[in-house]
Amino acid sequence: MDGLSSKHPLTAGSAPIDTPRHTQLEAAALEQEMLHVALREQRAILENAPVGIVFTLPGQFKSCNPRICEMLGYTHAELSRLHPVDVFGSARDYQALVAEAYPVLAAGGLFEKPEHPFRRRDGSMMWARLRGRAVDPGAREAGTIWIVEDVTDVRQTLIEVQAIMTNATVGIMFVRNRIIQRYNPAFARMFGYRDGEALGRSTRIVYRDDQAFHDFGATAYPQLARGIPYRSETELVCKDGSPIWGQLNGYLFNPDDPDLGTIWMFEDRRQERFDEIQLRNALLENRAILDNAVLGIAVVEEGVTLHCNSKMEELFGSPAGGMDGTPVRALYPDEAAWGLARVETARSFGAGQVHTAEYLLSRRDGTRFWARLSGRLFDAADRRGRSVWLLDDVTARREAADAIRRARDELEIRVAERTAELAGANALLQEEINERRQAEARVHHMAYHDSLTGLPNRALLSDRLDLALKAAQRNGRKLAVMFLDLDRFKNINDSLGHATGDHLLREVARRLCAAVRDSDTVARLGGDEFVVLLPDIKGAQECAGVADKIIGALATPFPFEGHSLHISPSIGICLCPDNGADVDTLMRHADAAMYHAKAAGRNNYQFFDQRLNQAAARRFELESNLRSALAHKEFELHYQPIIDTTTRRLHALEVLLRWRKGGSDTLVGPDEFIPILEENGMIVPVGEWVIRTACEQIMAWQGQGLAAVPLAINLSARQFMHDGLVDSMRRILGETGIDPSLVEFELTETALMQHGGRTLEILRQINGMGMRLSIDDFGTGYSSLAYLKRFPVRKIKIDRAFVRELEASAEDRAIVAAVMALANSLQLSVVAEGVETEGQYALLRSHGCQFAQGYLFARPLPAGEAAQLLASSVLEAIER
Ligand SMILES: Nc1nc2c(ncn2[C@@H]2O[C@H](COP(=O)(O)O[C@H]3[C@@H](O)[C@H](n4cnc5c(=O)[nH]c(N)nc54)O[C@@H]3COP(=O)(O)O)[C@@H](O)[C@H]2O)c(=O)[nH]1
Repeated sequence: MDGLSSKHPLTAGSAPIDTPRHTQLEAAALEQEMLHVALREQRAILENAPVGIVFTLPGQFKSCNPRICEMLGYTHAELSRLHPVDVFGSARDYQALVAEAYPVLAAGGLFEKPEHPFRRRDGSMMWARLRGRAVDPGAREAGTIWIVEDVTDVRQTLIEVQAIMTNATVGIMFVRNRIIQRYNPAFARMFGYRDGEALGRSTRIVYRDDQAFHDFGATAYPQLARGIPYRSETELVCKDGSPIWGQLNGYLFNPDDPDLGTIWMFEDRRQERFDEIQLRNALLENRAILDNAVLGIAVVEEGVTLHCNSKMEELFGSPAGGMDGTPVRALYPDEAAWGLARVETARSFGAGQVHTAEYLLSRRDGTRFWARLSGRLFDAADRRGRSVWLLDDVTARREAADAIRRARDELEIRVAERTAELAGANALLQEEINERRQAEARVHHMAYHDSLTGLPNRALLSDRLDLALKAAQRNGRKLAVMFLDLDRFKNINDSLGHATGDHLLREVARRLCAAVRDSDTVARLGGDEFVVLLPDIKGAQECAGVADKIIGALATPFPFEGHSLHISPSIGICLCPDNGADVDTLMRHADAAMYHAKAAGRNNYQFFDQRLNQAAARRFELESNLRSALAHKEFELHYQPIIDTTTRRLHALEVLLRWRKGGSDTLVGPDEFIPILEENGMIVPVGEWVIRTACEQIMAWQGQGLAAVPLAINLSARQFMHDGLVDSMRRILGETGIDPSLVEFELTETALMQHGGRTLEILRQINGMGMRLSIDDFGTGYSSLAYLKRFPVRKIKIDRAFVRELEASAEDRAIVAAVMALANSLQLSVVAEGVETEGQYALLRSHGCQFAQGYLFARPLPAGEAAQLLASSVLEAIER
C-alpha cells in the first residue's frame, strides 16, 4: 500500500528510444526528468486526491494515500500494519466482499459497490463507495487498486430524505418534464396508487382533464422558471377519478438548472376544506339566523357595539350598520340607568353567570322602550372581554303584565271586598244557621218539653214510658206511673195571678225532680198535672214510699212575694204490668187513680184498681154524650131562689144547669159535667145557651104576668175568657128584649183573676150594658180588697164551705164577720149560699148578710116550679 511512496516509483510506461550516446544520455536524462516530473505530479495527485486510494496485496495493505488514512482515522504507519479485515465490520463481512469482488477482478473487470461499511479506528462506521481493479487479473498476488469514496454523509442524507419521504404526511412527487420520477407513500395513499405504479407516467393523471393539465402547466411552470415557488389550493383527481382538494407547493430542484425537474408537495386538505365549507355554511346560517332573529343580537367589547343584527338596528331605529362601533351607553336614557346596568352586569359576569335583566332603553329618536337583556361573556375567564347580548322588546309584555297586575289588584280588591261581603253574609248565615239550629233545638225542646218548667211534656213522657215499658218487659221488671194533680191550684192561680201560679208550678217541678231519682222522669202534662215515671220499681210498697216522699216535698209552704203558698198533691199510681202494659192504659189508669185520690180528700195517693177504671169509663162516656147534648136539647135550667134576709121574700133566682142525659128521667148535676165542658171548651156554646134560655124564660114569665125577679147566671172562667162573650150577651139582650138589670152574672174569684188586664174591661162592658156582676164562692180563692174595689161588682157570695160549719165554727163565723165588714166597707151586698138551717140563717142575719140561698128556702127548681114560686102564694110559703 506504499506504492504511492518514492521507494517504488511507478514507470511512465513509455518504450526505450534508440538514440546517440549523448543524445541518448540527454534523451535519457530528459526522459528521466520527465518521469520525475510525472511522478511528482502523480504523487501530488494521489496525496491530494479527495478519494482514498489503496493498493492491496492478498491479506495486506501495500500502500495508500493520506485520504484513506484520514477516512479511517489511522496514521499511515498504523494502517500499513493492519490486515485489511481490520477495517471491515467483521471477518465474515470481509470474506463476503472478497468473494463478491474476486470473480469480477479476476475477469479484469471493474468491481464497483455503491456503498460498503468500514469500521474506523474509533469504532464508528464509515460508508464508502468502492471501486476496484486487479493490477494483473491473471495474477491475484499482483494486487488490487481500490478507490474508496466516503459516502457516509451522503448516505445519511439519503436515509434522512428517504425517511422524510416515507413518513411525510404530505404527498411528495418528483417530476421531470411533467413525468413522475418518484413519489412517496403519502402521495400513493392520497391518490390511490400502489408503490411505483405511477412512476414514469405523465402528471396528467392527477388532473381532471387535458384542459386542467394544460392550464396548470401554463400557470405554474413560468412562475417556477422565474425561481418563484408555486403555491395554490387546487383540486386534483385520484386514480379512481374522485376529486381531492389540497394545498399544492412546487419547487424547482435547481433554479439554475430547470431540467433537473421539480418537486411537488401536496397536502390533502379535504377535511379542512370540508370543515371550512361547514364553517362557512354555519356562518351563513348564523348570519341568516341573526338577520332573521326576532331578538336583537349584538357583540359588545369594552362598551362598544362591535356589530349587531338587523333586528337590533330595527329595535333602536338605526340604519343598517349604524350601530356598529357605537357606544352602548348611547342606548340608555341617562347616566344613572347606564351606571346601574354596568354594575349589575359586572356583578353577574363576576359570578360567572349570564346577566339577564330588564332595562328601559332609548331609541335613536329618543323614544324609550323596555328591553329584556341577556348578556354572556365569550370567555368567562375574561370578564372585560367580548360579550354577546340578546335583546327583546318587552314593552308590550310589561304593559300587558302591568295591565294584568292592575286588573289583578283590582280583582283582589274586589275579591277582598266580596270576600268581606261573603264573610259578613257567611257570618250572618252562620248566625242564622245557629239561630235556626237553636230555634230548631228550642222547637225540638218545646216539642218535647214543657215551656214553663222545662220538664218533659206528654210526648216525651210517652216516648220514655214506651221505652221503659219495653225495657221492663225485656227484663221482667215493674214500672210505675204516678199521675199527680195539685189540689186547689186553680184557686191560687186565679186569685194570686198567673205569675204566682207559674212560679208555684216551677217550684213544684223542682221539688218533684229533687224527690225522685235521676233515672226517673218527671213530666208536666199541662195545668197542674204532673206525671212521675218510675222505670224500675220493685212493687207497690216502694211506690208508696216515693209518693210519700213527694207529698212530703210539697208539704213545705212555697214562699213567693211575701206570701206563703200551700199546695198539696193528689196522686194516682198505676203499676206495670199489674195495671196495664201499654202507654195509654197506664196513663188512663193513673189518671183514674188520681181522681180517686181527689175524691178521697186530696193530699194523698191512691193505687189504681179496676173500680176506678169504671169511673174513668163513665167520665169518658159522659164526655162523648155531652158532645151531642146541646143539639139533642138535653140541657135544662133549674132555678134556686135567693131570698132577702130582711123580708125573707124572694129576691132573685140562681140559674143552675141540669143535663137530662139521653132524655132519661135522671138528671146529671153540673159538678159532674161542667168540668168536662170546661175542659173540652163546650162550656162556651152551652154557656151561651144558658144565658139565652134564662133571658127567654124571664121574658116568658113576664109574658105570663109573673113577677120579674133578677136571674143570677153562672159564668165559668173559660166562658168569661172567651172573646165573643160580650158580643154574645149584647146579641141576646137585643134578641130577647130583656131588661138588662134583671140579669146578674156570678163569677168566681178564679174566673176574675184569670183574665188579667182584660178582666176589668170586660166587666165594665157587661156593666155598661146594664147587667150586674157578683163574685161567687167568695173566700175560697185569693180574696183581694184591691180587685173588689176596682171591679164593678155589686154583690159577693159567701161560699157555702164557710156557712156549713157556721154554727159550730167560731173561725167560720169570724170569716163571715170579716167578709161582711169588708162588703159593708165597699158597699157590696152579700149573699150566703148553702143555708140549710135556721141557725145558720139567724147567724147570717145577725152578721148583716142581706141575702141567703139554700135548701132552707128551696132547692133548685125546674122552670115550671120556679114559675109557681113566682106566684105570690108560693112566695108566701117561702116567707113563712
Ligand atoms: N158555669 C155554670 N155553672 C153552673 C151552672 N149551673 C150550675 N153551675 C155550677 O155548678 C155547681 C153545682 O151546682 P148545683 O149542683 O146546681 O148546686 C147548686 C145548688 O144546688 C147548691 N145548693 C144550694 N143550696 C144548697 C144547700 O143548702 N146545701 C147544699 N149542699 N147545696 C146547695 O149549690 C150550688 C149553687 O152554688 P153556687 O153557684 O156557688 O151558688 C155550682 O158551683 C154552680 O155554680 C151554669 O149554668 N153555669
